[in-house]
Amino acid sequence: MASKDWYKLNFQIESDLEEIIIWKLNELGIFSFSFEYLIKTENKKEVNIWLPINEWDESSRSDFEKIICKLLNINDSINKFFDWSVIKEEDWLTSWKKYWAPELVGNHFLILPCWINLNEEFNDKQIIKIDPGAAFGTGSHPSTYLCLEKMEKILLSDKKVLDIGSGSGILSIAARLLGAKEVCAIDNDYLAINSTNSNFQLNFGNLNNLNTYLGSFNEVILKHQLKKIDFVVCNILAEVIKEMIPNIYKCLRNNGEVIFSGILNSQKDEIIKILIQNNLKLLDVSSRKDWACIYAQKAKNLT
Ligand SMILES: C[S@@+](CC[C@H](N)C(=O)[O-])C[C@H]1O[C@@H](n2cnc3c(N)ncnc32)[C@H](O)[C@@H]1O
Repeated sequence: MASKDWYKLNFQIESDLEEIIIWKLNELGIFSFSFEYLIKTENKKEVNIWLPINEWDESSRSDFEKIICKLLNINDSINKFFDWSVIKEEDWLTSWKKYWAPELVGNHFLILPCWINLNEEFNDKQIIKIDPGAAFGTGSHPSTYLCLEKMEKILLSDKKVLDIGSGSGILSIAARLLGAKEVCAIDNDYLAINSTNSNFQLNFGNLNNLNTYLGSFNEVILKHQLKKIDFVVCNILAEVIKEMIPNIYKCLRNNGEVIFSGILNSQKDEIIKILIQNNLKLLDVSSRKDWACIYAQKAKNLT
């Protein structure tokens, strides 16, 4: 049987480089990581990244080190910079879990790691319980935060919602908490689809009103003829979003709305241009740290 043990990679960065590291990890499909302030040197942070041993042989680890060095502009002393250790499967969750804490998002949501009990002071919040597992979506990333912050201001009750790139299922859960009558969640990673289903079950005790689809959005939409969607949320990287816009337009009903996130501030103008070319009207743009979230609408009477 394949080993389920983990490598833990540790290195230090200047605090303002956190965003660029998150962006790169996100791009590489790596979601188990944490950042810790170093008390002694306040402008530095410690990065921890957990990688499954059976997927990371020596050459891929060396390639990964090179990518990080290039990103951080490090030329020498590579051996001193990276600290690799091995974490046994049974210690992995505890080693990772200690970095997770409940997190307030927007005015209404509290993201609660599933092993923590709810404190009474948060009884008035909409609780999203998450078991982070192996999928992206714990609420701490600015792109997810921006989606949740925007969603709580939109009327979702009785709406049909499509969550493209559902990851942990965090946005699908939020949609149902906000009253959506049907949630369709698509992800091209089977671990993410498992995670969407299990986190949905964790929150509601059932999978009612949720339909999950494993596959790439552009293929799923053709195969399953998903149409007349009231609201789409799509938190994926800009390069992937660009290819999805024409099909997102097709599956929205007239006046249907869409949130795009996972876009760096520097990429937003290009995305807005493509939206307009595809008859989607810009409603507003919000931003957090280096990330932008675009809210748009399929204009009335367009086919
Ligand atoms: C940034 S994560 C977002 C997770 C979660 N929705 C959130 O907001 O935190 C992006 C997700 O999109 C999925 N993904 C990437 N490309 C995709 C595609 N072409 N079709 C469907 N899912 C895709 C990835 O597997 C990943 O789970």
